Amino acid sequence: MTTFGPLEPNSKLDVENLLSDLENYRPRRKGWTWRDVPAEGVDMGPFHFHDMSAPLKNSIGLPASEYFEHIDPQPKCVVTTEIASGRFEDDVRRMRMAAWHGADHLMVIRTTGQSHIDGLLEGTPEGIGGVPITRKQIRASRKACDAIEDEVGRPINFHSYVSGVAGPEVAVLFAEEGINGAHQDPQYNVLYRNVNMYRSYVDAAEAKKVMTGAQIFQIDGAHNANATAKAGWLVMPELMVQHGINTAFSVQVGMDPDLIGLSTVPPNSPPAPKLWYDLPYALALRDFFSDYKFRAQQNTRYIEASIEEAVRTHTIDTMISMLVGSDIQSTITPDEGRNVPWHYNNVRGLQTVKQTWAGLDGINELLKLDKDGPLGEMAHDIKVRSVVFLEEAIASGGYFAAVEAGFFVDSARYPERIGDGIARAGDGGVGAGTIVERDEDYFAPVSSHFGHNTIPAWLAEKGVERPEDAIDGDTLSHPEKIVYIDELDPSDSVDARLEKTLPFRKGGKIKPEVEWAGDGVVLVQIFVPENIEIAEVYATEMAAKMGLSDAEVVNLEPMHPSEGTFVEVKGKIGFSIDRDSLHIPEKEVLLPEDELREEVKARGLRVVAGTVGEDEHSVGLREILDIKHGGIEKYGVKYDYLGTSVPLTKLVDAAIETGAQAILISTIISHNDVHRTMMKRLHELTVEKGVRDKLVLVAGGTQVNRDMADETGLDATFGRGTKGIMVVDAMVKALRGRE
Ligand SMILES: Cc1ncc(COP(=O)(O)O)c(/C=N/CCC[C@H](N)C(=O)O)c1O
Repeated sequence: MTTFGPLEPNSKLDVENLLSDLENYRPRRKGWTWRDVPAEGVDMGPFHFHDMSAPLKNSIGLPASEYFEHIDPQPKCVVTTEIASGRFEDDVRRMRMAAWHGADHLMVIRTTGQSHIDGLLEGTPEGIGGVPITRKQIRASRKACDAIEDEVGRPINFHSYVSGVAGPEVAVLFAEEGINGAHQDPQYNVLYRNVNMYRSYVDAAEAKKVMTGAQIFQIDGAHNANATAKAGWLVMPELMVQHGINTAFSVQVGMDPDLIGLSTVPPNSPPAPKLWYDLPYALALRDFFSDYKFRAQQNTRYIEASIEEAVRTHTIDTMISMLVGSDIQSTITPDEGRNVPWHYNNVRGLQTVKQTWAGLDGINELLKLDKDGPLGEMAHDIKVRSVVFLEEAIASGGYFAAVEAGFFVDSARYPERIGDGIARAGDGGVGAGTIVERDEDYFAPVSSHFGHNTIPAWLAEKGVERPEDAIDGDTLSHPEKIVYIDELDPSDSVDARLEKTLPFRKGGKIKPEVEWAGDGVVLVQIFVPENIEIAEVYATEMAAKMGLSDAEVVNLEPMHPSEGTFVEVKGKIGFSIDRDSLHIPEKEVLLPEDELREEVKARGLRVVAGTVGEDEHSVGLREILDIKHGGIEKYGVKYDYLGTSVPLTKLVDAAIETGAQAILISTIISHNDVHRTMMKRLHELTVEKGVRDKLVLVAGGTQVNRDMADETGLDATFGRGTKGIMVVDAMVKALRGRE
């Protein structure tokens, strides 16, 4: 068996290496893994957390984690991200990024319409809106996940979808290849893919049996009703019924309740009073289905093109998940409302969950839901409506009759009815009339098979006890029996695609990307002081003039009907830059804060500071000095500030009088290079006064950069974005350098 990895954080995932010898790849385990959640909570940095799981070995924390010893608390629930750019070879890199940002459940959406393909796809053709789920794609992805889980230090659940006319075959493929989770809900076939209802349930029984054998965690499809109904928030009673139908059917087939996940979608979104719908629904669901697992979704129904709006809604969704308890928290990328998700938006979705979970950690220790008030009444109301809905469906002749009567996905709030439900004919849909009754003596030499499977007497006499023993085991117990088929179409294959993207992956050619190597897509955000119609046309024109091809406005938000519009326009750049042609400045590694503070104190570090020449700018220097925004005062440095337009001689004299060890000058004006002149003059002046070796000389300004120190004879020079700690670090290092 081939091994891939270990992955090195400073080396990119080598896709060609990943793809080698897939024929002999075997999944390292079968079945679902939950997070390791210490009962006593988790201590990280200066804090104690209540709702967290064990930390990762490698990860990237939230941007603000730098202020908190870089802690990266991990929610106690499994966290999902959905990835499927159409090219699995690019998705595996995004999976690695997602895992570093806290995902341990990677759902790969299938290519559009794969539900209608009545067999298994082979090879790795490029997908649309998702990837073609094939054996080769699964092996490459699972093999990548093996190495990625070792790199971050936590198991990863790899997930796909069992639906459509090839459902059972797909389930067997998943069981053979170690898929860890899958959507499986026959109602999805019936309502959204118009697969014949009887065929769908027969197939679902088989698929669920196979999934159970491989301990694949199941997610149902109730969320689709919310996404499909005209008023998603009105179909809550139906959502409960749909959960009930799939759950009861799964139990009938023999699924383990711990592997039955209800896909709880938050039905509403702002500007609606979201909590008055989502919270009672979430509570009602947990009351009715307490024996099962909950996979909390985030709202995907009311996401528009605004990334920020989606993030705010998903923050509320995550808070609700915490209030009522969720075993899995799925993330919906905030850009799902405007484009096929991009790399960094998967990460943004994950950050929303991590930030909310950390920010609201232990919320149930501090807040209690008042179930005696309207919340309890509304939850009860949803439960009553859902029971009546189910009773009426039964009274109408049962599930299939109810589907034919258009019971499902009717946008009204049951029992009101609009009549826009999705009706399906029992003898219609894809696969109608394709069910063949099994004979009494039906026998198939396979395991995990639903329904009667009679071992023939002549085999039983030979000691065959399990059907698969008749052939010395099937592919589920003997993976060496799996027939691995590589690419069928050399032109539409991963090798053909990798050839094209090689320059941008291994050739040192840099291009930005959002989903595929070298796709060159960039996003420009602008404010156009015109109304929305003019702004949209202007933005496309502007992008073209910037040299962006395929420019497309992806978001328009009016700031005022006539004063102006916020516009986001995406487009492609046509050039790449050689990595070797870039001059990468040495990264200044700052001394640890505590060490700086101790040394400043030990030296009694004192400075004089001022804006020099005819320059009245004071803000920048004050930011560097004052404690408020992390100025040098925060690290114990004492300073005498001489104000603005200070003569250099006055600064030098003041430093001598006060016994300061350093002079800090700010020089913003740069006409005729006056800033360079002032810096050089400061150095010369201290030399003339014979105090150069006693004083550290530092300059800063908007037109100043780090390289100017050598040129002007100063010890350190700083430009935009400088922080106080950087100046303290430079002074301490300069003083050390003189000992
Ligand atoms: C119950 C079920 N079966 C099959 C499929 C996939 O079916 P096809 O291969 O596209 O025909 C789906 C898809 N759901 C939408 C995306 C997942 C969503 N964003 C989620 O997080 O749950 C499904 O819900």
